Amino acid sequence: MRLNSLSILNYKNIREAELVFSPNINCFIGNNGMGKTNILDAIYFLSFCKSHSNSIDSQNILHGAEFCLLQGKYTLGDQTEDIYCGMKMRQKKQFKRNKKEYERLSDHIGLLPLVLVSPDDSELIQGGSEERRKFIDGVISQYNKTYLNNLLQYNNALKQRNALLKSEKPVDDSLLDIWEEQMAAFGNYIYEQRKLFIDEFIPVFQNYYSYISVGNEQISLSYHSQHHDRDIKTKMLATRDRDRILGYSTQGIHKDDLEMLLGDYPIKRVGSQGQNKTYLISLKLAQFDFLKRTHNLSPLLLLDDIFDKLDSVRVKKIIELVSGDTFGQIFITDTNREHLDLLLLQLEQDATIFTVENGEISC
Ligand SMILES: Nc1ncnc2c1ncn2[C@@H]1O[C@H](COP(=O)(O)OP(=O)(O)OP(=O)(O)O)[C@@H](O)[C@H]1O
Repeated sequence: MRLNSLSILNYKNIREAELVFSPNINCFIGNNGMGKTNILDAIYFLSFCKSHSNSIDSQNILHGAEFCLLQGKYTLGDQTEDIYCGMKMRQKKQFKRNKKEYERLSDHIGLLPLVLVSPDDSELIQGGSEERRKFIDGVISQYNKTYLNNLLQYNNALKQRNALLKSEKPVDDSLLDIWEEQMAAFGNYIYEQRKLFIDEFIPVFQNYYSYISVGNEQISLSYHSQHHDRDIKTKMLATRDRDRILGYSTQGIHKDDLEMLLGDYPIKRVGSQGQNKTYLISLKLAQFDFLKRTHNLSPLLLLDDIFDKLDSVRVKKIIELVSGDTFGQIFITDTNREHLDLLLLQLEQDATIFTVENGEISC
């Protein structure tokens, strides 16, 4: 898969850009706050129908402008795909594939697989369990549409059950039964898919970590779910009275978590900054491998400021990895040329270098 060109109008601090990309490596160099991440975010937007860093669409329009446009021209196998996104202040965003507007944005998710490695990823380790569920859901949803639909239906059932639990009027048990049935049915599917995914994901993730860290550290992942021991319907029934007092649902796949370990301890507590960073990069590269296998094509790989906090051995290992032929088209940002020059030295293919200054991009 390849992004051949990208047009940007009024997206964040980028007023106007017409970018033509190398099918191999594309580097964006510039000082802090110049707009490098914003370019990656525009590419991310075209895959996921939303910004990675700001979920409020209107805030992604250039300050003072009334609208923004993004347009990407892709090659997918032997097909070309023209993806358009338009956003106007106070209006619903419009997404089109080959000039035809999507009825539901969820129909677009998964068409253009993409993996972003970003400094914000640290929330995956440091943040609450929701971040880790989002990671798992994000990967599975990119290759399994049924999963995404089940997740949406599960979340709707959960919302309805929570509304009943919070209700000040007496609630008939039969109403709770209805939503619990749905939570159990959709939740079971989600649980099974998460389990399958994590079992396959762990060895790939461990391989990357051990390659980058030169094999000195033991790491692992462990899936925690209330579904492991008893069926969830029985659990929800057993905790109904407590849930009524609390006003929310304490059982279900919305409580799942992925424990991240370094040795026998949570990496969150014991990992150094470099170890955390290596862990995150390995998670994302494993995600890349997974998507590549399930889609039978190479997702776009976006690497935002990945070398910060890593020692020279790890930097060298990552450069070896990305300059090989495991990954397809890569977009990489950095504030200086030092790492990128090292990367370019190793590369056998051609690369395009863009300089970014106050939202202006030159090649
Ligand atoms: N809607 C918007 N309109 C105008 N400018 C915006 C908007 N949203 C964000 N910005 C600006 O974009 C800039 C940040 O750009 P970006 O995050 O791409 O920087 P960067 O080059 O990646 O920097 P760093 O090296 O520090 O990561 C900030 O100056 C921010 O104020």
